[in-house]
Amino acid sequence: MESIVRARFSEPDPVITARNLGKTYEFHRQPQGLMGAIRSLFHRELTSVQAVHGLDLEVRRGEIVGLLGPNGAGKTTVVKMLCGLLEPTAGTLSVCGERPSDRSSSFLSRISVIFGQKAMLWWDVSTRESLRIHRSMYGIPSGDFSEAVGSLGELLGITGILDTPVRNLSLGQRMRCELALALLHGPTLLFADEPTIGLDVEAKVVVRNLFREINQTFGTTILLTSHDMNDVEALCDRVIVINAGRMAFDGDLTELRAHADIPREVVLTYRDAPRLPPDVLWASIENGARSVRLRLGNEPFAELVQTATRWGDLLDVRIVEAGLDEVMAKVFGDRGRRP
Ligand SMILES: Nc1ncnc2c1ncn2[C@@H]1O[C@H](COP(=O)(O)OP(=O)(O)OP(=O)(O)O)[C@@H](O)[C@H]1O
Repeated sequence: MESIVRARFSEPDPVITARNLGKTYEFHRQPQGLMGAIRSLFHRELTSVQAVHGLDLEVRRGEIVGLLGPNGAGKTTVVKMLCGLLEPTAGTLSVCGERPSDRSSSFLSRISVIFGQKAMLWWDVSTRESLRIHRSMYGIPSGDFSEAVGSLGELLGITGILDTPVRNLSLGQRMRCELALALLHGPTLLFADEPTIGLDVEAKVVVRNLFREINQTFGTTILLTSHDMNDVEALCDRVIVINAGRMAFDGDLTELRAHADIPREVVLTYRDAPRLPPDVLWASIENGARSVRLRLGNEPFAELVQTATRWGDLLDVRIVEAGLDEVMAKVFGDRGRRP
């Protein structure tokens, strides 16, 4: 893998640059009823959907970026343009220094895509066989291939299952083998689309840790699309939120929380039940009567703690951030839904 890792650091930075990116789909509307079908033989109605509008984005080398948005926001369309599967209808796009839609062999050898919902491994053969087929597709020399299979086998913990037919693997094992296939040719940029979908909680944690390790070990840039906010929270340094085809937010999770403007809460734990003054407007009592949960207002935090010490023997103060699911629900609201 040595040569692959070295090559990665020669990638342009930013790895992805999009300016005013747009995609409009055009298609013929399916007419309703028999008369409609007959009419469509003579006249077909062309309809268009503007899936992505004026999107500017940059992803820097080695980042893990989450691409988020509600259903129909345009995430898949963006990813397909970045991989070169779809040609943009507006704007300019550079990925790994190339125009993705040219699908040059040097471009294809530097990217990879992993889908949680779609297997890339051949179902009836072993992972090792799928890796061999990939090896010939990418023209990987035999020495590099053996070295890569050895290191990926160890990193992903799949050495013992490389010769098992894929159909006999559990979903969690299959995902690890899918990762080996996606990484075999040493991509510098990995697109991961819902990589933990359908996995149990334990397997999700394993897959998340593997993504983190791949990023740290090989410096691979990762663009993650996921509806699982735990994936995003565990992995992403930065999130890009698109809504109805437009950029809605670009920043880190702390900024996203601030953008959602959901009041933070504080949990105060006392040795015994505290004596709350009647003017405490919002408090929920937890843990018997020893913990009090308050919504943080605009008052300085130090002042609140000082006041809280007067209510009883204060043992602990803990700030509670809103969950990312709650944040996203607030950011999207109904505005996120397409008509
Ligand atoms: N091939 C297509 N032809 C016509 N319209 C399409 C096509 N693919 C997507 N669209 C439309 O483009 C818009 C964006 O779809 P896209 O699949 O990119 O969203 P998404 O954010 O990936 O959604 P989801 O989270 O549900 O997968 C939607 O209105 C969708 O109906």
